Amino acid sequence: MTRPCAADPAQARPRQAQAQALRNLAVQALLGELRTYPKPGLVSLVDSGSHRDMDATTLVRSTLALRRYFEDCARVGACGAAFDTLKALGIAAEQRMLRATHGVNTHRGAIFHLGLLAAAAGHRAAQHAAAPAPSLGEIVRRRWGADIAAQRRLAAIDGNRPAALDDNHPAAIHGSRPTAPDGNRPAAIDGASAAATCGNGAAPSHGSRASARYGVGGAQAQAAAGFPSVYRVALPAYRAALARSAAPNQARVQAFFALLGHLDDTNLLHRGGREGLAYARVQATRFLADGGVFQARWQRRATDLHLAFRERWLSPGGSADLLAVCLFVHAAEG
Ligand SMILES: CC(C)(COP(=O)(O)OP(=O)(O)OC[C@H]1O[C@@H](n2cnc3c(N)ncnc32)[C@H](O[C@H]2O[C@H](COP(=O)(O)OP(=O)(O)OP(=O)(O)O)[C@@H](O)[C@H]2O)[C@@H]1O)[C@@H](O)C(=O)NCCC(=O)NCCS
Ligand SMILES: Nc1ncnc2[nH]cnc12
Repeated sequence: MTRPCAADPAQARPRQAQAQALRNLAVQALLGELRTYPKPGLVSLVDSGSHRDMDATTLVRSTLALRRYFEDCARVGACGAAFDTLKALGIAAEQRMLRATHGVNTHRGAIFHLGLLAAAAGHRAAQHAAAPAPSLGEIVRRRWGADIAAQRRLAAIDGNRPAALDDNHPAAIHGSRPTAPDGNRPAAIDGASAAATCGNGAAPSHGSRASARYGVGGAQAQAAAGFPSVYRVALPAYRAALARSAAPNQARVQAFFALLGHLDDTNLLHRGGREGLAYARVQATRFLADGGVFQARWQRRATDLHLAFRERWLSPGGSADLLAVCLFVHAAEG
């Protein structure tokens, strides 16, 4: 059982140190994602990919503005925080991000994912110090999965009519809807029924619109299910590459391509529709099938793909966020 933090002052100092350590891991994960190159369509230290509104400086500013948020999540997670507490911190963090970036959405998905995982890590440190602990993703699923699913259902009730039911929508015209791959849609959440608002009256985000329109799970589905794409796809690719003595950037690129080949990335759907998502998946799958970062001239090939994504104005922001999640989980779980 979680003890109320106020009743346990002896724990205050170690918990603060723990929260600061987790904050640092979250910041390093975001900066590690930013440093990773080539990652098709995305911002890095080399260029801004398919973005006119942000560059590396914008992403660094955003990351620094989130430091306190990650620490707070870890701290309240150690005290058994409810989802509403995390959500309030998340909304405030989104506002800080927007102030730091002059209104550009740099890290909305990362705020959601890494906030939950920092809270899970805080909880794990407080509860499972000696025993074999569940994974951080499993803690997120068990503690907050139902609330995340409920938030998503609420959005469906509040929201606009899903565009997949709109007569003008391609899915209605062609009578088909893409199927989410295994692991990107938990049983508790039916992406197809999701509507395009946040459930709080806020304007629908690009991601939630795309989720509703194309019937895919998106960020909330990932989190509610305990991040299956990270545990089953990204982490194995990352760890296998490290074990084959890939350099850190090489291993991150391999994990990134594994995500790109698999994820229902709502940013790709928003920018490129179903064709954009399919194009990204096929290219990533071919890259990996040809040896990924272990093939000859892998950098040239990945850079060519980066340029091709730029030409098509595609930006896989969801894969970027989950790469950061992969780096965080790897560092925090050891
Ligand atoms: C509940 C929230 C998570 C809101 O989610 P939302 O309803 O917006 O929809 P999602 O598609 O689920 O995506 C949120 C962001 O997560 C990233 N993402 C996308 N696909 C996936 C996926 N399959 N799995 C995991 N994560 C995914 C993605 O974030 C990145 O892209 C962002 C850039 O996006 P955007 O500005 O829309 O796109 P651009 O192309 O750049 O725009 P233009 O240039 O064309 O104009 C960037 O931020 C990356 O992080 C998705 O965007 C959540 O917001 C939440 O709960 N927040 C906590 C606070 C809260 O509860 N608020 C109330 C909300 S209900
Ligand atoms: N490197 C990146 N480029 C574009 N959008 C992002 N969202 C999160 N990381 C990103």
